Amino acid sequence: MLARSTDPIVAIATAPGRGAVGIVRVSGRALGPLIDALCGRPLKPREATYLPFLDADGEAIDRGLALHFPAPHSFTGEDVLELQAHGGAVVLQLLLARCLEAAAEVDAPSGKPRLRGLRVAEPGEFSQRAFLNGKIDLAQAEAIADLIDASTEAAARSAGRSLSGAFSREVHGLRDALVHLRMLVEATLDFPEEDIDFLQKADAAGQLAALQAQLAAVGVRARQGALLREGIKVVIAGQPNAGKSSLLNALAGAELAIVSAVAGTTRDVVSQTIQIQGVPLHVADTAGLRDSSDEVEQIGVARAWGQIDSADAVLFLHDLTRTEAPAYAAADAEILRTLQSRLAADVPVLDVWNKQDAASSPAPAGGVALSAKTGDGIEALRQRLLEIAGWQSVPEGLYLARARHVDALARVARHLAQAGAHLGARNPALDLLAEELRLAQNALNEITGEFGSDDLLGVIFSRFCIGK
Ligand SMILES: Nc1nc2c(c(=O)[nH]1)N(C=O)[C@@H](CNc1ccc(C(=O)N[C@@H](CCC(=O)O)C(=O)O)cc1)CN2
Ligand SMILES: Nc1nc2c(ncn2[C@@H]2O[C@H](COP(=O)(O)OP(=O)(O)OP(=O)(O)O)[C@@H](O)[C@H]2O)c(=O)[nH]1
Repeated sequence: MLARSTDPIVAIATAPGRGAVGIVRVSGRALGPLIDALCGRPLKPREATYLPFLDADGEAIDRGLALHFPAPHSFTGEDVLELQAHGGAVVLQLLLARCLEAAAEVDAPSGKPRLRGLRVAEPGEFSQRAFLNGKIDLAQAEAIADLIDASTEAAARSAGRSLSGAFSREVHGLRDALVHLRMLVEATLDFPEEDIDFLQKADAAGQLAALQAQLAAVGVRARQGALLREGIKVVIAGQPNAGKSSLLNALAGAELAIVSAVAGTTRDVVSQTIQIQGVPLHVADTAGLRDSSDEVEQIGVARAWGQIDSADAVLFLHDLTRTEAPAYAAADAEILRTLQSRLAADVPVLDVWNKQDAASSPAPAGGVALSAKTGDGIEALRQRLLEIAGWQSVPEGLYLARARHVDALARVARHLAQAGAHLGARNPALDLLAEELRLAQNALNEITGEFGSDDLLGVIFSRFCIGK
């Protein structure tokens, strides 16, 4: 874990490799002396200045734009200095080294030690500072990473929405409603002379129901957002020669896996991430499942089962031209038994009947019939995969969420359900009700990274006249 610290930090902010422009970024307190040493003069706040970046001998390493964002009006909330130079790996390394050297000069006993120990930043440290200094909350900090990592347009757009605070605002809205409800309950607890009817009159149950509905709506969007970010893992399994590699290629629209009429061609796992309406599906083609005396094939089969064990969904592929052969059907039944015994109950297994083009008999009901060769039925399979992934398009636009958020929201829902049970009891145990609401708020606060339970008291005191 990244420890909290306030040392000045420096890093190359741009991607490694060649680029038109590259940026070295420094964050810390009181960067003035460092700026003097590097740029030879003070910089106007938030204004790009074209100047030479000086080495120790006063010679220019490069010419570029220098920018000073004085604290607190910067990305991190500290003083930030940016050197925007030419984007070569060596130039940027030289500038980085020069920053460290200049900081050491500023710190040297001969001069006044005004900038303590500039060091190279840990990954995520600039964003961590932005969070610690209250510039962004935890969900927004995560959105920065997600935006950078986004592999689809939909993921990038929804991460952008989270970064701008759309998700955090929803969470805050939930929190405000929850705080209001807690306030009612705690007041009833603190002032026993207040009738229990007080809760009823204030429609605590109605408020709770409204909160639960609001939470459910946020939950749906967060789950969709998490799906966009994380996708699901789909494993294609089946007997040799069923057409698993052909199916992967058809889904991916590229010749990734080797297709041949020789049964037992695929040995190693071939994985590819495909997108269906922006949802990433990590599809793995595996070795055909059968008993084999070939050592390499045995390893392949073991790997196939390994993949299946970690699947979110399994496509169980059958060769429709052979399903009527008793031995073939028996082997499929055997595979199905093993699948059922190994997979968790919530991992769907979809029957896919391949080689429809060459088959004389129709596919059994359920599942999807297709031809990996002609592409017939592939679109229907893609739609089924989206359903299996649980994708629902949400009209208002998504925010990118993470499994962590989805999990926290689910815990909030559980505590609210418990609270509802207490509230609905004939003689509500108010202390237990209050506790469930408190736990619900803690779970909610985990999302944005705030834990101030004192702010609840603040709200209570500000809204109730205690002296009365
Ligand atoms: N050159 C450059 N581009 C960049 C960044 C950067 O650090 N440097 N960013 C880094 O990730 C992102 C932009 N993030 C930023 C966030 C806040 C402030 C900032 O100056 N905030 C002040 C003033 C706000 C205002 O005027 O509205 C503040 O919060 O007080 C700057 C960049 C993307 N582009
Ligand atoms: N007619 C027809 N042939 C197909 C279809 N899909 C695959 N094949 C053929 O079936 C044979 C096996 O295909 P693969 O995709 O290599 O099968 P696999 O399941 O990956 O095979 P293993 O690697 O042995 O497990 C090849 O000759 C393919 O051309 C299809 O939809 N129709």
